[in-house]
Amino acid sequence: MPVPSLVIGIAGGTGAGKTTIAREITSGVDSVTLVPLDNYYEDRSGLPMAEREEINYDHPAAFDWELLRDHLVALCEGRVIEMPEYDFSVHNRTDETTRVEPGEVVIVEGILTLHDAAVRDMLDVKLYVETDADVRIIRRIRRDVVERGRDLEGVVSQYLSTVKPMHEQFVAPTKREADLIIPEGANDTAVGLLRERVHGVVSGEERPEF
Ligand SMILES: Nc1ncnc2c1ncn2[C@@H]1O[C@H](COP(=O)(O)OP(=O)(O)O)[C@@H](O)[C@H]1O
Ligand SMILES: Nc1ccn([C@@H]2O[C@H](COP(=O)(O)O)[C@@H](O)[C@H]2O)c(=O)n1
Repeated sequence: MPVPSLVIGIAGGTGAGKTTIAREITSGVDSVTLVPLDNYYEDRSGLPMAEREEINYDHPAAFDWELLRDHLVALCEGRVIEMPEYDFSVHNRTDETTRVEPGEVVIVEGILTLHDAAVRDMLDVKLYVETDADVRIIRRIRRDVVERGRDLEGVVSQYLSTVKPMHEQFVAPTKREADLIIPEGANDTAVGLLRERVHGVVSGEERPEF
């Protein structure tokens, strides 16, 4: 099993375009391992649905950092992991895990990717995607209603009560941990430069430090 040549972290607010950037900057790379932070929400099987609905999912305490750290160490050492799966419609992990092998490039992406110091230390490059809040909430409403089984009222009330304040308190401050801040999400110039760089490292022509 190969040891990854490059480990990238992508942080930024909900709907900023993190997943899109992860996909675009690695397009054409043979083996990419995506580690979505969303899969590392704590296991809430012990709680009834009504209590799971009340959890603040934008606070760092909502995540299983220990498992994420262990899995990143394993991938960086060239070992396989059993990644949890997350079901947003029930606010919980599923009973399934996915066997994930380390790729040439590993990408960790999620709102709080740059929050944890031990996780940051495992990243060769740290990106923060900066997109205006109005654009992000519009994207979020669309996505949560269409893909995550939510209704408009619920999305708006969650946004105002937890998503926005937690963004300001915990997500936005991690910008200062980033090596690069990408404005307006997947803009062509940033994606083009990053993509070139990723291909350079994977081909062995460039070092992993950006
Ligand atoms: N640069 C962009 N221009 C237009 N739409 C975008 C752009 N980046 C992302 N999107 C769309 O916005 C939504 C959220 O993007 P996504 O990458 O999933 O965000 P995140 O992972 O940060 O939550 C998706 O529907 C995606 O297609
Ligand atoms: N049960 C859950 C778990 C998480 N969320 C929201 O997901 C957002 C993070 O995912 P992105 O793809 O948007 O980065 C986060 O803002 C949580 O509020 C949720 O709604 N329900």
